[in-house]
Amino acid sequence: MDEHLIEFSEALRTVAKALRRAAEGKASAQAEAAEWKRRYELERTRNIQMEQKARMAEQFSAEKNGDIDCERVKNSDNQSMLQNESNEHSETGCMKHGIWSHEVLRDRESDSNSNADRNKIMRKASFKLSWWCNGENGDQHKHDIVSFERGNITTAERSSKQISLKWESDPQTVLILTKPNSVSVRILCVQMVRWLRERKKLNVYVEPRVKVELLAESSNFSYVQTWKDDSEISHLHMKVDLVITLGGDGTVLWAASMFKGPVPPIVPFSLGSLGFMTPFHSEHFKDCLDSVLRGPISITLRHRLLCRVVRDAAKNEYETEEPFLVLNEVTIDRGISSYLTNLECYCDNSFVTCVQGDGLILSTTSGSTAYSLAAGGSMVHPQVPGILFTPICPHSLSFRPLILPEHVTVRIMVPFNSRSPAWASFDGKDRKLLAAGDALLCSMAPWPVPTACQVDSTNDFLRSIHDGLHWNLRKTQSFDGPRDRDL
Ligand SMILES: NC(=O)c1ccc[n+]([C@@H]2O[C@H](COP(=O)([O-])OP(=O)(O)OC[C@H]3O[C@@H](n4cnc5c(N)ncnc54)[C@H](O)[C@@H]3O)[C@@H](O)[C@H]2O)c1
Ligand SMILES: Nc1ncnc2c1ncn2[C@@H]1O[C@H](COP(=O)(O)OP(=O)(O)OP(=O)(O)O)[C@@H](O)[C@H]1O
Repeated sequence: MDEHLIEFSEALRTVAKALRRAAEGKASAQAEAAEWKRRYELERTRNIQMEQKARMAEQFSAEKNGDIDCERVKNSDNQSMLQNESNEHSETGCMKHGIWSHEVLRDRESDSNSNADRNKIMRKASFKLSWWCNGENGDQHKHDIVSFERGNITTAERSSKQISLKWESDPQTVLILTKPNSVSVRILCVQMVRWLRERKKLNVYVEPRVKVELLAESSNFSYVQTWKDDSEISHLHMKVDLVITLGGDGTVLWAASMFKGPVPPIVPFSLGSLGFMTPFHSEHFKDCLDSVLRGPISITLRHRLLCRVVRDAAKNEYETEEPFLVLNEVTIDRGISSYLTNLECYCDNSFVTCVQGDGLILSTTSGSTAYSLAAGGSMVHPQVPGILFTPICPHSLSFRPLILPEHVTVRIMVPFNSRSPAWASFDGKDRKLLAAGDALLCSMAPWPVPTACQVDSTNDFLRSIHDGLHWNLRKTQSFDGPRDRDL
């Protein structure tokens, strides 16, 4: 009997070995196929880029030969011709996606300048700035931020300044979102709903759970509106003028996650422990809401990341599951696996690195004070547009976190030779398994989350890192002791 058992278990072991070998063979074949697919895509993108460049060069030379002599101007006839033509050109708003330096070589003060000076200016070579964009007007703002002055490039602004919101008509409808299972939140919610309805004559929406709580408090709350199923949530942004959150940062994340497209302005009241995104104090809620409803108010436009999972079986990168919008970060980690994660990272079509460690965080600048901070990433002002690339416990001595520009698409792929799958989670929720060959694409979303400021974006950000993290708190050095002049 024992002999048979031994024989049987050996046979099983042989079968298991054969199966493992077959799986390894398949994985390496898949890895090779993926590598060829990647090379093919790179080649294709390169070709498209070259075609685009050639088209732009053609367009440039056609316009140059047809209308405009943008070369150095040698005599006054040419000078006036250039002047007229550049005028025309500037008025039509330059070219589609660029600015020519000769537009500004047209010298407004040339009449008053001496010939020598003029020749000096005209000796500068002409050049063109251009950029790629998808939409016709997509990069319109770049005309405003990049300018020329006599062929010199100047930037007026590099990111959005403090944004102010002024109501053009009075807000009518408010949505209140509350942290569950908190007595203080429930008490405040009752007071706030009453005040908004009785004093401000506003329509009030709450979540179904909260409506039940309010009705348990008093049947007078029957005017409070809610929704029956999730499909109605997708229409909320068309009905709601203002969202109020009562809780901590998690409640702001929750509020943002309810809006898969545009988000109404959010007024976050602090009823949590930290509150990086919740600058309003609940004790003064009437004064705060009075001033918000009156406007104007300063807001922070918090950028979000659009994350899409592309399965290995997908035919192309547009065949994705429902995308996620994150306000803090998307994390790709090893989940319950005890192996190192192995993640191949690309930025647009450039290979960035291979993460070998516990995982990787792709964070917004609002999320820079959350998980990314704990993993060693920098704290970044929330109005700075960018994607933070922060490894989690990388097994390497030289893996520093990166901050990538806002226009890139980051692609994280689980290679076929990875020992284990990876897990993606979105603002700490909704875990998704990424098997070998699956990828996560992440880019800046077009719908930011506007949150009302207590003072302004910068003041609120600095206050939150001082109060929330005691950032750089140190006893001030005493006055007595050695000084430079004593040396
Ligand atoms: N090691 C870590 O620091 C760690 C681990 C897991 C998740 N998190 C963070 O928790 C977030 C989810 O928050 P939650 O409230 O739903 O979960 P939670 O209740 O577990 O709270 C996590 C903590 O993160 C803080 N936090 C959230 N967003 C922040 C931000 N933008 N800036 C500074 N602090 C912030 C919250 O105030 C809270 O104290 C995730 O998006 C992630 O950033 C952090
Ligand atoms: N309306 C809601 N419905 C369901 N879950 C919610 C809601 N609001 C918040 N949450 C969840 O409750 C958890 C705690 O919320 P929140 O962070 O606001 O409170 P907190 O933990 O007390 O505050 P802090 O994070 O400042 O310590 C979060 O994970 C959040 O996703």
